[in-house]
Amino acid sequence: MILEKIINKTIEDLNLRKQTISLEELELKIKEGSYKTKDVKSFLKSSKDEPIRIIAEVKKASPSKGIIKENFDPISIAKEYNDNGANAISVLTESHFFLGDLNYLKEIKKFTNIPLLRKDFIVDKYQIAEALVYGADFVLLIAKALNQDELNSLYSYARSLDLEVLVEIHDLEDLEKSLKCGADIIGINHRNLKTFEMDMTLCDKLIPLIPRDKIIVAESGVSDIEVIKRLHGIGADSFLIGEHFMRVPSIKNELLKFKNSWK
Ligand SMILES: O=P(O)(O)OC[C@@H](O)[C@@H](O)c1c[nH]c2ccccc12
Repeated sequence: MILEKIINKTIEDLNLRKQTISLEELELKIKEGSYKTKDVKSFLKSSKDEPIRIIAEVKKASPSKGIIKENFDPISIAKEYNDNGANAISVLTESHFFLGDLNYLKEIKKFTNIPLLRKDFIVDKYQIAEALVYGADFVLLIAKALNQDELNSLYSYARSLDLEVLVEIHDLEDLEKSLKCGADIIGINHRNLKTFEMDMTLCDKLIPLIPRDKIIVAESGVSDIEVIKRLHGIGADSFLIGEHFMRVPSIKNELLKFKNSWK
């Protein structure tokens, strides 16, 4: 199963990185440094002035699509996002299946003024401490990849470092887990990470079950202004979009079009 495969590889890599710098050393670095995170919720919550919020993803490849972008330049893509109204940037840092890199975070941090998401398969506190050190403002926790205790403990660890958390769900069981851990930002992933199947009706089923004070992010397979309008209409605040931006001739035009789609 692909999710398990990715997680096994993630743990293997993690153990190697821990030999270079330990969690204790990372935590010391955090204590002695100044790692200030942005107020992520204010960037992601729909408002009257700015109803549609976009989390734009820097994404070279994926296990379901293979290489999405040849001549991938994460820096210039992130600049284009930052300069043209994206509300946050999702940086894939998983290196084997998505061809991401933790160093992209550090580089992108240097010139952006919107929050950065470390998008990875987080199963260990170590990755959360790393996220902060490399410049993330929030991290992804995937409910499907964690049991309740793991989710709770990773969630509170991230919060203790002032990192915000996007908890990703795909069904009712995940939703219950996310609410139990106290998530304020809930991402509904249209893509099933075990089968890669897409279900663009998932928000219709799950949003009515989510308390109104939560921030809702619609994730994956979003490429169409009509879909954005519809999902915004039923309560989605933010849209996490990767592949579509990687394939269009002008990211700027697409961002403008999507952000103004409510008008
Ligand atoms: O490229 P898309 O279909 O617009 O999807 C972006 C994002 O939702 C997707 O990359 C994603 C959502 N959840 C994940 C978890 C791990 C890796 C990747 C993801």
